[in-house]
Amino acid sequence: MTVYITCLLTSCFPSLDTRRLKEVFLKLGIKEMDLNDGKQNGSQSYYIIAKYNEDFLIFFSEFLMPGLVDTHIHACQYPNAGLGYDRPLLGWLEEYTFPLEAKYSDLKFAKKVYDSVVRKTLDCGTTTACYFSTIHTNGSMVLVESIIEQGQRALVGKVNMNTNHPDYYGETTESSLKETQNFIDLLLNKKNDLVKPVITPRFAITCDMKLMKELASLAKKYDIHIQTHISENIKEISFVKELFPDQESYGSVYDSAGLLTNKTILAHGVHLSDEEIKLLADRKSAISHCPLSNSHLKSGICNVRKLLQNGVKVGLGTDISGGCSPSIIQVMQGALASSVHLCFCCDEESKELAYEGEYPLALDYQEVFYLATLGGAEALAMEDKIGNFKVGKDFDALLVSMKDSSSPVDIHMPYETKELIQKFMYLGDDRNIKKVFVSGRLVKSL
Ligand SMILES: O=c1[nH]c(=O)c2nc[nH]c2[nH]1
Repeated sequence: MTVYITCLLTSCFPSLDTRRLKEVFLKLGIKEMDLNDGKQNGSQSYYIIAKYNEDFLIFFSEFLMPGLVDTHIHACQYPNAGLGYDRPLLGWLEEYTFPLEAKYSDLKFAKKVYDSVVRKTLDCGTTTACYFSTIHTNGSMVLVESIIEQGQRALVGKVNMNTNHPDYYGETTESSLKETQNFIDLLLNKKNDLVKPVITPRFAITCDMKLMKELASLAKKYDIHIQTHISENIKEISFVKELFPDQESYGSVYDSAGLLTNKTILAHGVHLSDEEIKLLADRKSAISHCPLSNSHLKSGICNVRKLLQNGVKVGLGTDISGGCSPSIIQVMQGALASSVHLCFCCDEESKELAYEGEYPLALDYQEVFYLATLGGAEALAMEDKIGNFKVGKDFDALLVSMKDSSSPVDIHMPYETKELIQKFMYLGDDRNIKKVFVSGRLVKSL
């Protein structure tokens, strides 16, 4: 596969001049290149267009890679990250999550949390995030402002919930629809290319069919994304069956409402049936795989291999605060580990194969790298803009470095490109991310 790379390299390496860059590229075997003096807005940056057969440019123990994509994160739950893992999903929502989310009518509190979650995710290399906020329109706009100020690419959803909610935190159908329309108008009026609204029915337990259908119509009217949760936990699935006895499955509840589109992201999908997997593939809807959350809330292990083999789009999600970490690097490590664990606890055939030393359900580091970048972009239907360095896409990129003593990865000898990537994926953390670019703008520099 040939990949084209376009980058503003001199802002990463100010000491390198064009001649020196050409030498470096030739040493790397990159022959076809076009170094033009891209003096954009008077700046001294150079555009490098090079042909290379991988998704990376490597400079000794540093490399540039596409930005990380977090396909599922509850920005408002960040204060609870690392807390409350003594209850499974439904109890956890009641005891820890809803009381926290109710606080976001306080805009000062909202600003404090939202500024910090956007800063933290950018520091961890998340150039694109698909956020849930809360039911509050003004609070959701505070999140939008933080994202715009700090320069992240994002989808932002005001949460909808009109049934089975606590008295202190919920909406009527009318207010839910009115406020969602209001939120869409406010956000679209910002005319910001990087931040867009996403329709956000929380899940089938807290939204009735009428609300879900109306929300699907709004998504259609504005041609915008939809996000929700599906089949995360066994008790959740039973409750959905009780609430919608005429529907064949959890998936068909959303399908009947018109919520399954090629711009729909469904978090978890841990316990999907074969029919539901086929339905999602047919609708081109995506699953956000959140392995850390699935462990902490004891939900189960998602069979990502099965989803991919059946043509379902998959990206990775931190799922703060079901997941404890705001870092997609840590989620990559979780995805690698949980796919291996699945080999030993899935069906009899997988177990037998695992005991023989074969692990077809295990994801390798290249597959997980894909899920965190281009896979995430596909899950968000943004693959024409982000996910790799193909010419014509926006320059969302990370400069990963293993040079300094602060790096959790020590480099003792020359490693091949693939080895450096593996080192970063298995051992790395946000200290390895020296620079973050979103659409060519430098948004983190260490
Ligand atoms: O992990 C989750 N986090 C949530 O906030 C939530 N709401 C419904 N289902 C959910 N799952």
